[in-house]
Amino acid sequence: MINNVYYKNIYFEKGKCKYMIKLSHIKKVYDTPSGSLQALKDISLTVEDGDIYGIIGLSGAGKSTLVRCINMLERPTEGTVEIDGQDLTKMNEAQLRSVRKNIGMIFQQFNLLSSATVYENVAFPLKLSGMAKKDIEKKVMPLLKLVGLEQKARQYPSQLSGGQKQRVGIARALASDPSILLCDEATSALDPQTTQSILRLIKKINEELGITVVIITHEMQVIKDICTKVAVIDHGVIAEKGSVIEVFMNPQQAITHEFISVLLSDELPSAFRQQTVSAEPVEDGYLLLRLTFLGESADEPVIMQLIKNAPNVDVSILFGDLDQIQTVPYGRMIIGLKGDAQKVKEAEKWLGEQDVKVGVIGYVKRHDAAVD
Ligand SMILES: Nc1ncnc2c1ncn2[C@@H]1O[C@H](COP(=O)(O)OP(=O)(O)OP(=O)(O)O)[C@@H](O)[C@H]1O
Repeated sequence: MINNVYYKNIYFEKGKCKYMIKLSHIKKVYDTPSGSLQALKDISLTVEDGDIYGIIGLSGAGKSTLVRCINMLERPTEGTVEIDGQDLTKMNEAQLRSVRKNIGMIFQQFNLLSSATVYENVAFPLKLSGMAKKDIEKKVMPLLKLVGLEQKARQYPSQLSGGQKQRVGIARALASDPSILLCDEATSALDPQTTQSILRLIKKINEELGITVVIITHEMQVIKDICTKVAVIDHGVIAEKGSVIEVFMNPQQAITHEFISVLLSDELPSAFRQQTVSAEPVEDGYLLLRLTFLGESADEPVIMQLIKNAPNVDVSILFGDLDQIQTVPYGRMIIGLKGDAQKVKEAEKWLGEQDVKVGVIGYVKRHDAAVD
């Protein structure tokens, strides 16, 4: 396999460290003409070996500053950055240059040399490090093969599509055998289909080469598609972090809800929209519940069982959708329960005992004049 020959890890022996990247109490203050600006305020997070760690936030939240602190392109004002147990904040520039070989980075705008061919772009960091020409060739061609560009070696960036340019960026980032790949909005300039193909490539690199990946993005779709863990950053602080599945199933903060809701088109039928929602039963109204199923429970016939268990309650499915978080099935549904208030309560209780997450929207009266 290609990584046995060309991806020998020079800095890190697996199994020796419990973590790959550990940021502790990072603060970053920029001096600006209008005064000092605190871009990061006490950020702590740990990225473990093999993670694909997503950092999501709105524009200006501090994502780029944070990712640039990981490889010390930005020096934090306070706090420590440990990679494989080494504290980068204590290093001088020469030491940092050496450690940075262990950290590849790709960018939104690809940052390729326009006057160099694809081959020369990937060879560039190797040339700089003084590698012999024949060794460079041995390294560059397998990398181009890995990213699917071996036929484009002699072309220039201007002759490539956006996705192909990012593939060159990835091959170049991998040239120094990194253990870590930092991706700063790497798919933001790409269309959705190309984004998918680049994300698949990043996942392959993570899985086959064992490279730990940190992805900075403002798109929850990217997090959902490939990340194992996520941190939501807001105004320079981490609002929420955890496994992607946990955060999707149980978002705690309003900003996380907002990011997730962009992906979820779980709108109520028009008959229920703009109706007053009450916490207490309303006469002739429905109790609306939001159900979330994960993993195997997504396949289970919970609704059929509910109908059997609560024969006197009308069950209406108002919205349903089956998706995946990476390979885990993830189902969402909005249902309306109508009937005797006590029976409806019992049906809700029964659902709460099943392998499904139940969120109560409230009691709503159907607006019969509406057309669905
Ligand atoms: N070199 C700098 N000098 C001064 N202020 C900066 C500098 N870099 C970033 N900032 C400020 O720090 C804050 C965080 O910026 P940063 O680029 O890290 O955010 P971001 O989440 O990556 O945003 P975007 O998605 O728009 O790139 C912003 O208010 C920005 O204006």
